[in-house]
Amino acid sequence: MPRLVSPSLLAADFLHLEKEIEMINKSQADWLHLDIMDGVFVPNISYGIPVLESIKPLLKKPMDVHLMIVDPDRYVEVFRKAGAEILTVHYEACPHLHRTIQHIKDNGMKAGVSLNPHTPVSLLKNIINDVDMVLLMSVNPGFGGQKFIENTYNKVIELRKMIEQQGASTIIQIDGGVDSTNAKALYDAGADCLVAGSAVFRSKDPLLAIEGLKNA
Ligand SMILES: O=C(CO)[C@@H](O)[C@H](O)COP(=O)(O)O
Ligand SMILES: [Co+2]
Repeated sequence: MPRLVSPSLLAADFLHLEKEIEMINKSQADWLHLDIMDGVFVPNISYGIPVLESIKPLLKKPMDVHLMIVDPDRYVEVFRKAGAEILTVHYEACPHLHRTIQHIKDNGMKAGVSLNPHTPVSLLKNIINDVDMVLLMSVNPGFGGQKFIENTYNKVIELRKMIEQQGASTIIQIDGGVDSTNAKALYDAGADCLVAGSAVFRSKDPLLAIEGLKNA
């Protein structure tokens, strides 16, 4: 199983974004996680298209874009043009999830589906083979720096079982409150990719923090 790390830019120093991107390029990070929040689906507004467009020419790693917005279908082409390689939408925001996933794939991106902490993994059983990645939220979406929800381990184990039973190749990503204290247990439970904001960008040595998560 791959062990991927996707640092979340939400916790970065926005006054010195160029330096932060150079750090990511030098690091063992596999992707860069970009949190797009609309103030409607989640009670916070983050950053948007101009930030992604500014980063894209500098960044040497794939853009892993996490859409926390209502009606994400309207923005699939926009995020492809802004440089997204992986585009994740929320289950709770997509009444026609199968269509949305096809829409993302038709635009040449990997399609991810995210579940809020209260949304059961079992709801994905009829669509798991179509999904490139499932993002399990391990905090309530909207903010960085929150406490990891322990029930996430049960969800990882259940999802891993579903993926194996159906012979799918879906990647499991965990997002929220991930740090050096829970990274190994998450990989052991069956996670493939860890997102970490505060644990990377607020650390004294972000390069070492990324290395630590990668080799947990
Ligand atoms: O999607 C989100 C929050 O909604 C995340 O990607 C956070 O940005 C992770 O931040 P930390 O919990 O790692 O500080
Ligand atoms: Co995120």
